[in-house]
Amino acid sequence: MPPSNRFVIKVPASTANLGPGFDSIGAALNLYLTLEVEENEKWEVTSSNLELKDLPGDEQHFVVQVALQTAEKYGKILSPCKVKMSSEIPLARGLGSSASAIVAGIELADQVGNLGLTKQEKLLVATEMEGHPDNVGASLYGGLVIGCYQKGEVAMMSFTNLPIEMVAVIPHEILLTKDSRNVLPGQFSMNEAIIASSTANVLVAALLSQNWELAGKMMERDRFHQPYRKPLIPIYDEIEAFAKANGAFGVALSGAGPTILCFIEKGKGDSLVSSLQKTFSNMMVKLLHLDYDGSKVREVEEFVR
Ligand SMILES: Nc1ncnc2c1ncn2[C@@H]1O[C@H](COP(=O)(O)OP(=O)(O)OP(=O)(O)O)[C@@H](O)[C@H]1O
Ligand SMILES: N[C@@H](CCO)C(=O)O
Repeated sequence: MPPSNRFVIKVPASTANLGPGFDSIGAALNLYLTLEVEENEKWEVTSSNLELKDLPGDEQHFVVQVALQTAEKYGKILSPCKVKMSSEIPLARGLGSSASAIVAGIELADQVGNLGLTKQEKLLVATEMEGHPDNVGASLYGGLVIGCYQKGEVAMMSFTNLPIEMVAVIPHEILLTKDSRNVLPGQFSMNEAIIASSTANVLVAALLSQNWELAGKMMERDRFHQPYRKPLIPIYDEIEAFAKANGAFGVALSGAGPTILCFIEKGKGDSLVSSLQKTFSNMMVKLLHLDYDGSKVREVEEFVR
């Protein structure tokens, strides 16, 4: 345990892919998973969130399992804690809930086990667990991230100060990532791979040079996953057309879906939220901003009663 034996871990949500940047591009969002942690005689996880309430309340909890595995990797055994968890990130909706849980578990292990991990080390552990760096990279570093996981290494860059807002259209139904990955092809021809990766390259160039119109066009032209996943989200095309007619420069499936993320220039999101909410009243519609801080750990004197 650190000098103060009570601390708070705060991890942002994320969106992944942004169209063609499959398993590579991510962005941190201002919805948070928060853990209040203190020493305890056994592992105990509680939550007042409806979605998190049914998860295990002991060391079988996913976040604790991640923490224990991380500590074990570095030859440490963690002393047990009481964890009070709250989350603004809806589960299994494409907003990186599992990645935020992985990052929270790694931060928990680092703090309780005094592992002294660097961000890059945390990124590698998180990527090995998640399989790709897009969501975990965004949750750890904040901002827009572009990463590549190859030969046991993660190469990633994070960018800040993008003057954009996002409007998330979140269906009530869950879609597990593993089910949404099952509909993807196992292989691409050389020609398809060239088209798909060149589309992603132009997306990156457009985002970084703030050419929003071109970025939106590339999002729509993704060949890696959206064409295969759209049948799972039949309302996708309707929402895309509506959002574009109401100011969005681009629309993409958020992560593995089913959330649809509409990208819009800074300051214009509020009016898109109200028009989307009026027309698609059976969905949750939320204005989101980029988080530029990534995961944070704060030591505190008093918070758990
Ligand atoms: N805070 C949490 N605590 C424990 N388990 C969690 C937590 N958040 C997510 N999970 C686990 O992750 C599962 C959802 O992961 P999944 O990868 O399917 O969706 P997602 O991460 O929300 O979406 P995406 O990966 O497309 O952004 C949940 O059903 C739950 O088992
Ligand atoms: N890149 C991942 C994000 C969800 O884990 C996917 O689209 O399946």
